[in-house]
Amino acid sequence: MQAVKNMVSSASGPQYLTGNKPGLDAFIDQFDVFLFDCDGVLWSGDHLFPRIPETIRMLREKKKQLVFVTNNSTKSRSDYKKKFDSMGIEAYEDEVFGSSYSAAIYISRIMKLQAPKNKVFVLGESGVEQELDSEKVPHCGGTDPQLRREMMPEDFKNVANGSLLDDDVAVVLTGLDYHPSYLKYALAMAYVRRGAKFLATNVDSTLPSAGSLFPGAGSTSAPLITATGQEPLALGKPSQAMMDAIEGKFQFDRKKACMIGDRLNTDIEFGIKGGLGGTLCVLTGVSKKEEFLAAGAEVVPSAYVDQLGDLLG
Ligand SMILES: O=C(O)[C@H](O)[C@H](O)COP(=O)(O)O
Ligand SMILES: [Mg+2]
Repeated sequence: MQAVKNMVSSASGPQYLTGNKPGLDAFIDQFDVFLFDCDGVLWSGDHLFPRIPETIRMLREKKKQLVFVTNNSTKSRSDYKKKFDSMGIEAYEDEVFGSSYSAAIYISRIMKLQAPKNKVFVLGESGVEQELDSEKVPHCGGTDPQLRREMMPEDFKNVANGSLLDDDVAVVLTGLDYHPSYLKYALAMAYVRRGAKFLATNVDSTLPSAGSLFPGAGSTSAPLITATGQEPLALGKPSQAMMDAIEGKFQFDRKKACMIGDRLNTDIEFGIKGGLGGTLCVLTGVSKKEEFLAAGAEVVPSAYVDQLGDLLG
């Protein structure tokens, strides 16, 4: 990761807003648009944090534009709509912009691969496959049950002689994968060595869930990075390709927009690099306040709260 010195949102240091109603109202009133991270902000896995539906409703009543910007590629936009509904959060499929969608539109609208050499080998879950389908990008690997098995002696031969490989594969795309296997890594490595473009939905090292931390997308793609000696092009936060795509889709003034997140090196860096008017760090996920309150901290948000529900005052 490129080290950038002192990416600070505000000269006077981050404002602590929990319990400060006038400060909260003044902060919220500065912005017309809120970009919301999901894991570690709205929920931790299936655990919904306190007063989230009420907070979202409050912002909607203030006529704020809301966009849900998650790096979690295991779910598609329609999967997220179902999760929002199951948690009583008023949110719409069209407001979701995930890293799997970001990757799918990068491949279909930027790379513009020509058939037949336009297939993607996926190391990830169905969210990636669904978003590739939404952009009519052919794919293989991913949730294919045939790849969730032991590596057999003949597999080494068949990967090496190419009989197990698909000649139409032009891209290898990694995301958070709950079903990694040696066979999948072997196939992905063979494709990258044949010249396939190595992309990642995101490279977050950890996943906040059930109030704890688990291996993230970066951890499940790490074996391929080590094996190939290549770093993937990551299309999730803090990638500015994703910010440009979001601005293009939702049409907003960046100076009137605020990024809310729990992770400094994805969410807050994304907002600051994107030139947004503000960033808010929520302390219910990955990053701890000591990280950005420390002298010389690299990434510092404009403000922070203990939990998102504190925006209600
Ligand atoms: O490993 C991952 O993919 C990330 O931890 C997870 O996706 C984070 O999701 P977000 O906080 O961006 O919603
Ligand atoms: Mg998060």
